[in-house]
Amino acid sequence: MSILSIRNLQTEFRGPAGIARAVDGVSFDVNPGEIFGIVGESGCGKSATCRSILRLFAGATARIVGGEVILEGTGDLAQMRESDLARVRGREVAFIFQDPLTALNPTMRIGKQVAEVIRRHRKVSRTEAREAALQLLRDVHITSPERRLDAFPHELSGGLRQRVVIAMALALQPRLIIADEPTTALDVTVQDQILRLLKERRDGTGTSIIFITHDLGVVSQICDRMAVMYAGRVVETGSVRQVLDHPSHPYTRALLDALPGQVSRDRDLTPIEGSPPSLITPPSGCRFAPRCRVARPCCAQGAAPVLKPRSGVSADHLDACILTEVPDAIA
Ligand SMILES: Nc1ncnc2c1ncn2[C@@H]1O[C@H](COP(=O)(O)OP(=O)(O)OP(=O)(O)O)[C@@H](O)[C@H]1O
Repeated sequence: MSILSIRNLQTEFRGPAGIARAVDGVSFDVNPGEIFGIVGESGCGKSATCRSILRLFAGATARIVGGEVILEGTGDLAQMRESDLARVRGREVAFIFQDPLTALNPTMRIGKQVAEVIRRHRKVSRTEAREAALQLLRDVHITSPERRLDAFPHELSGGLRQRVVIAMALALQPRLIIADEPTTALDVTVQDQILRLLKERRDGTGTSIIFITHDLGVVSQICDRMAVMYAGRVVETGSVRQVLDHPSHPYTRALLDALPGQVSRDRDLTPIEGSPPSLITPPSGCRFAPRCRVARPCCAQGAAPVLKPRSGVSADHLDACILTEVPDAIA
């Protein structure tokens, strides 16, 4: 049974130019102990999807307008009252943001910030919370943790700050961690260390992780299953090996072809022409059709295609390409 089941989720942002349906009918499941990757170009709705899970929207411009976010044993988070959802945040589902500075209070010492997360949800003394904070800093392999407890965020490197944010996310032993591009702002060596830390945590405790990234190399390194998003919709999903070794949607293929080296060594590097469509007035039919090298006239007609298993291939490898049923349409 999956720990999180998202069904037909729809989220809108209201702005001066109109209403953008940033998440438009997204469905996927996250299984216990799995790292689930969400990939896609900038603006395709990865963050909006994950922020919708906990309704972490800045300002009142965003709202969920349809669908379900079922957290196993807890219920539909999309329908939950704000006061109940506040108890789920951190305790059952924790969020790690791309920039650790946005998650940390610049004026408060690290030890106090980590301890406060614990004290907000558990009845423990200040001394117990500080001890627990110290242990959490050790768990995320921060060297000289006693000294770091009294440091301010600006006194730490970007990598150490992200470790502190991860320590805060782990503080209440959540069942699910959502990590929104947690390594993008870090250099490659530190990025690797943070990925190993998250994986180690999953291996040790069985915590499920949703990992948002635009980097297919990172997905290949850390994730078990994945979803590829384009213009507010999931266009392909399956195990990482199924999707990366046998991509079926032309958008996934295009992402792989645009990737230098590591994931698709046997392909020539080809950038994806054009840019993603407006989510205020998305094109009809397949939203990728205007940029797709194999599109046919039928692709740009009717409703957006839904996810379906590729015939003859594994039942849990799904894509939303109209042409996968047309023989030899996708070479
Ligand atoms: N605060 C906002 N106000 C208005 N529209 C927004 C806002 N945040 C997101 N959107 C809309 O939602 C779309 C998806 O944004 P989202 O941040 O989810 O994309 P993303 O795939 O996570 O991109 P990135 O990799 O750049 O973070 C945007 O293209 C934009 O139309």
